[in-house]
Amino acid sequence: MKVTQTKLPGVLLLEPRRFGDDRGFFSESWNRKTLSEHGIDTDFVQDNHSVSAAVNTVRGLHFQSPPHAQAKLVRCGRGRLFDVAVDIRKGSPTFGQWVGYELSFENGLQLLIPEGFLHGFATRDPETEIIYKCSDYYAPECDGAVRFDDPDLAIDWGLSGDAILSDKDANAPLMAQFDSPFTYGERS
Ligand SMILES: Cc1cn([C@H]2C[C@H](O)[C@@H](COP(=O)(O)OP(=O)(O)O[C@H]3O[C@H](C)C(=O)[C@H](O)[C@H]3O)O2)c(=O)[nH]c1=O
Repeated sequence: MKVTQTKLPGVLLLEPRRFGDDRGFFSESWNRKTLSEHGIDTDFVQDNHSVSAAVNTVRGLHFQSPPHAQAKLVRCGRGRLFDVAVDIRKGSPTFGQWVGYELSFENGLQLLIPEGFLHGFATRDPETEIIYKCSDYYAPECDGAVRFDDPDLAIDWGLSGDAILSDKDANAPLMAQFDSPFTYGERS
């Protein structure tokens, strides 16, 4: 397992080992002990899985507020996507900053996103599948969103056309209208 720090402390890029042979490959997509050896002891309780049929589908930017904030471990099961994390912890030195990485079936990369961050992705292939572990259960009453194209965030999604959005995402607030429930240095 290769673990790379990103410019947002706490957001990590992981590359599990792949064992290739004539049949294809084998990889441990998640191993608690392996992650713990890298200092990652997030307790995941729910796996999510979605497929987006069209290219340029954007899901996000989402979060769950405390007491059901979620850390996520994201991977791409099929196709390609651009995965984004945004720091929304008030008082954080990197508040409002984002990182994005292309995760694909081919590259096998994973993104670890702590609590206190927005998460979203844009698909780059048809029928792209995302699979991600969450550190708390779905709590719709704590569900929140920020516009993916917020001008203050200025995320470069690498879209090749208009974004395909859910109604929720199309009507999400901008950062300027949003009071984050997260504070840097506080357990959420
Ligand atoms: C997130 C979630 C949703 N649902 C139900 C609720 C809706 O009836 C349906 C679709 O939900 P939604 O449109 O919120 O799905 P996405 O737009 O893919 O949202 C996700 O996209 C971004 C990328 C995320 O990181 C979050 O996990 C999540 O917000 O699934 C559940 O039953 N359990 C869940 O954990």
